[in-house]
Amino acid sequence: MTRITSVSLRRILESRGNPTVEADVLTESGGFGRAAAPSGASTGEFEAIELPPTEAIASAREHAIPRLEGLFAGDQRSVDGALRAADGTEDFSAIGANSAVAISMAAAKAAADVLGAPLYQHLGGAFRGDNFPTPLGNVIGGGEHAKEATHIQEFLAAPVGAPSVAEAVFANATVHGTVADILDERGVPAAKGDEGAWAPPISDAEAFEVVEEAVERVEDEVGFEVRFGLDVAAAELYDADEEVYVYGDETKSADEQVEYIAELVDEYDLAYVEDPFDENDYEAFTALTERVGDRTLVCGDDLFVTNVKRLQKGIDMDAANSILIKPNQIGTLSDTFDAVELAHRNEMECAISHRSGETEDTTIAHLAVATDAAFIKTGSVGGERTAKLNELIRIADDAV
Ligand SMILES: C=C(OP(=O)(O)O)C(=O)O
Ligand SMILES: [Mg+2]
Repeated sequence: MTRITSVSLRRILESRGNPTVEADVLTESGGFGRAAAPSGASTGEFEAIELPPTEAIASAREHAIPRLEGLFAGDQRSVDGALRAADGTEDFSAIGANSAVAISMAAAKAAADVLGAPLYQHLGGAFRGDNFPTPLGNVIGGGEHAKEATHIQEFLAAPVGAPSVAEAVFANATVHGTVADILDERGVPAAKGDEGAWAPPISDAEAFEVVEEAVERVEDEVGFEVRFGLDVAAAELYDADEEVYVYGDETKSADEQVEYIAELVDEYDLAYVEDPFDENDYEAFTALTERVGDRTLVCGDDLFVTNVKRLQKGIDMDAANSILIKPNQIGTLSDTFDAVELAHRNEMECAISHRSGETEDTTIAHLAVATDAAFIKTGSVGGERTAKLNELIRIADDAV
């Protein structure tokens, strides 16, 4: 039986050294699931609320856990419905999206454990298919993830021609290493940012040169197509009072930003552009998608925050052709699956994503396979990133 007998919550460390929430779910028959909430730095204005972990844990213990005991762990909709009922708000501001997502994911893992099935199979079903996501690997980063580095938050290797998950994962790590070589050749010192990407003190223009060269070298080495993409995280660059994007001493209006990004797509043959505009500017997303949506993925992260209402508005406006999916932006696996399903029904691609503050939790690797997502964004090196990438390799090994 998969009835939940206990849920325990604790504070553990995430990769930036801050506390986050971990949940353990136990079932009657001994099924066990453990999951931890990640934590963002460049968070979207419309995300579900992450409470300070001590507060989130105390509130979930008081309001949510009594409702969860006795439910079937495998009945994810009931578990997530109980979390929503316990919270009583739209944005999980009562028990915290961090408590909610940790419990939701831990319940799924406990159910998989009872079934003796891997999580991706429990969530995706027996007829899931045999597609695997392409990993987007952060190789140079700045913005909110590293001071004194690029304005654009993430330069992402995209090994779109890789014949297997493992080759794609290794290609991204090789791009990361090659970027280090090129920076070294240029005499540029480089520390690492929050997600393990290099955070060199160079301009965005120089970062484009470096990543382009790295991708070309690696493409020659591996013999399949490797492109790159961006997470501009433009909401962090946007000055709402002046209505401009601020790149150091330079500013760009929304129209100029559309022009700039469209030019970058063509100049660098970008495979992917995430959050090129502020999260309130659906119109600019629509303008860019109309211009370059036939040759690149225009992806909404802070724009959609894994929220079906915001996604539906984007669909109605043709604002993007892909969505970033982060379970902790919305708080439960059920809500996460709803967003993926809505996107897929509307022929949008999904990229399942980590947060900049991560743990060794590997749930998103399973989620990406279970949902048949085209992409997974989870860094390219670093323990909390390789935990997911290595799990993806294991899943691919297991599934064939
Ligand atoms: C992973 C990201 O960063 P954060 O977790 O800081 O929001 C992102 O913006 O896509
Ligand atoms: Mg983003």
